[in-house]
Amino acid sequence: MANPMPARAAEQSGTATSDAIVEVRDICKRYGDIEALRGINLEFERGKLTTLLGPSGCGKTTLLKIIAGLVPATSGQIRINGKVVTGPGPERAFVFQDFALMPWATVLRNVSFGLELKGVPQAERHRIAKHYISEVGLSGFEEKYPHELSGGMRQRVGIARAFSVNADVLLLDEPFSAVDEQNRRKFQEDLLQLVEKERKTFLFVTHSIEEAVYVSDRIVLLSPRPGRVSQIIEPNIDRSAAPDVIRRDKGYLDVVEEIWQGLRQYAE
Ligand SMILES: Nc1ncnc2c1ncn2[C@@H]1O[C@H](COP(=O)(O)OP(=O)(O)OP(=O)(O)O)[C@@H](O)[C@H]1O
Repeated sequence: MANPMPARAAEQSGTATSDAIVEVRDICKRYGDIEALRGINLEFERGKLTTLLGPSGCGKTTLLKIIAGLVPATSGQIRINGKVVTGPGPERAFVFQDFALMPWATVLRNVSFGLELKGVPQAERHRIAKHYISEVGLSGFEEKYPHELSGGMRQRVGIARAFSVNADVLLLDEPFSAVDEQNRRKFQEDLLQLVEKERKTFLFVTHSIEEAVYVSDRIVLLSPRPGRVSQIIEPNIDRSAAPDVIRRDKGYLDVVEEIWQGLRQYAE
C-alpha cells in the first residue's frame, strides 16, 4: 500500500518538479551566532502536502516563516508562483501553533478577519467564512468566542481562517500539537479531505512521524542544526483504504520505521 521511493530518486524529483508553486533556493539563516539553516533547496508542487520533519531546533519553523515572509533569510531566495518573496503576501496563509485567534472576536469575525483586512464587503465575507466554518465542522459555533471552544475547535477556526483568504499556499506549524490523540486523528482525516477538495499547497510541520507518513505526499527530513535537507521520502499511501487499515498496513509501517531509523542517528 505504501511504496516509498528510494531516497535518492525522490531527492532528484523533489528538486525538479515543473509545477512548483514554492521554490526555495539556497536558503541560509543565522540568528546572530546560531546557524539555523544551511543551503536549503526545495520545490513544493501545487496541490501537494509536504511535511518538514526533523530534530528539535533544526529550523523547521524558521523555514516555514521564511517562506511566509515573516522572517528574512540571511541569504538565498524564495519564489512563489515565480515571484521573489520580500514579505508576507495574500497567496500564503500561516496557521500558527497557538492559532493566533483574536480573543475578543467571535468565530465568524476571526474566520472572516483576513477578508475584512482586504476590504471584502461584510455580506460576502460572512458568506465565505460560514462556508469554511462548515467545512471544518464548526457550524453552529459562529457566534462563540475562542475561550468557549476546545483547543481542537480553536485549531479548526485557525484553519477555516486560512482557507477563507483563499491563499494558494497554507503553512501549518504543528497545527495538531495541542489536541488529544482522538481529535488529532480526526483532524488528519479532515486535513486530507481539504487537501483533496481544495487543491491547495500545504507545508506542514510536525514532530510525529506517524502523522507525517499518514498525511503527506512528501516528507522532507532535516538534519540537526544547521538544518539541511538530509532525505526526501514519498510515502505513496493508498488513501482509498480505511484509516485503520492504512495504519496497520505493512507498507505504511515500513515507511514510519525507515524515517525513524533516519532520525534515530540524530537522537543518539
Ligand atoms: N528569533 C530567534 N532568535 C534567535 N534564535 C532563534 C530564533 N528563532 C529560532 N532560533 C534558533 O534557531 C534554531 C531553529 O529554531 P526553529 O524554531 O526554527 O526550529 P524547529 O525545528 O522548528 O524547532 P522545534 O522542533 O523545537 O519547534 C534553534 O536553535 C532556535 O533556538
